[in-house]
Amino acid sequence: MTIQFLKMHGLGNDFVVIDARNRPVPLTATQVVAIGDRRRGVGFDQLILIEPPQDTAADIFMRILNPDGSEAGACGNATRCVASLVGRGLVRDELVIQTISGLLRCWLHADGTVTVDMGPARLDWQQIPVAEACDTLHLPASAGPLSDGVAVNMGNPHAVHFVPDAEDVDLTRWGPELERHPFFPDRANIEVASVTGPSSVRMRVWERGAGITDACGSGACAVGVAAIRRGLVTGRRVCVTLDGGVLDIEWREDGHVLMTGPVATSFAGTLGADLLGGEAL
Ligand SMILES: N[C@@H](CCC[C@H](N)C(=O)O)C(=O)O
Repeated sequence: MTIQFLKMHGLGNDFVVIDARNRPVPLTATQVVAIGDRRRGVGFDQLILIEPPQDTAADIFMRILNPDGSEAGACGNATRCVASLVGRGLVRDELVIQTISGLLRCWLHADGTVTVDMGPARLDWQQIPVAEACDTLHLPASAGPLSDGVAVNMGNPHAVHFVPDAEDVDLTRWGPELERHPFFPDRANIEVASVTGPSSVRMRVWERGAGITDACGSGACAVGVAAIRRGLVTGRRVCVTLDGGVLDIEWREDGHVLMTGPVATSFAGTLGADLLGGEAL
């Protein structure tokens, strides 16, 4: 059996998107890892399964899988891509996407960009989660030059580290060590960020289960929230520059985080039996 997919990306954060609304696609972790192989498979930062929603308030359910086969609770860039894809078939310009972390409201704009309400930033230590009670504005866990992080859960765990120059940090060296630090029982996405203006921040990311990526939407939300919590920017709106481009982040007074940015479709393809290990789906 073969599986049709679309390759999409948000700021170079790339996704294999499979529409499983009419036919279940029960991929094993081994198959996910094989599809994610950038030489022998397709390659992706996340594999996205669009499934029927369990919640009647939602238009679709979105499952998020990392290239190491693990499942994630949030993916901001993929949420924009999926909203734009599913939204093409609707007359309205607003839709609701269900994830394992909750319902996300999305708005499609005339210029092709999409805004997602990523839900409330969760800031208590149990919500991140971290291993022991602490002030999530000053984390005790460190690795090399990365210390004094700010933890934010955006449906997935993030640890943001403000540094003088985000370009200078060897993320390949320190990212994996902090991702798997015992202080983060569910592992964590690791961000480095430097303030570049009164309401702008440059960030780079080591994604849990994926490694360095060009962009991370939930990471940009976490960086925006962390910068506001630390008083490093003015107001509640932050322009976040990632390797792949710019996201507009707003942390509303009610705690919800809005993220706006572009989406793109690269190509359509078919996953064949060789790649899927000959397993029937
Ligand atoms: N690329 C994403 C985040 C994907 C999930 C992350 N790797 C995790 O395991 O939490 C985004 O745009 O938010």
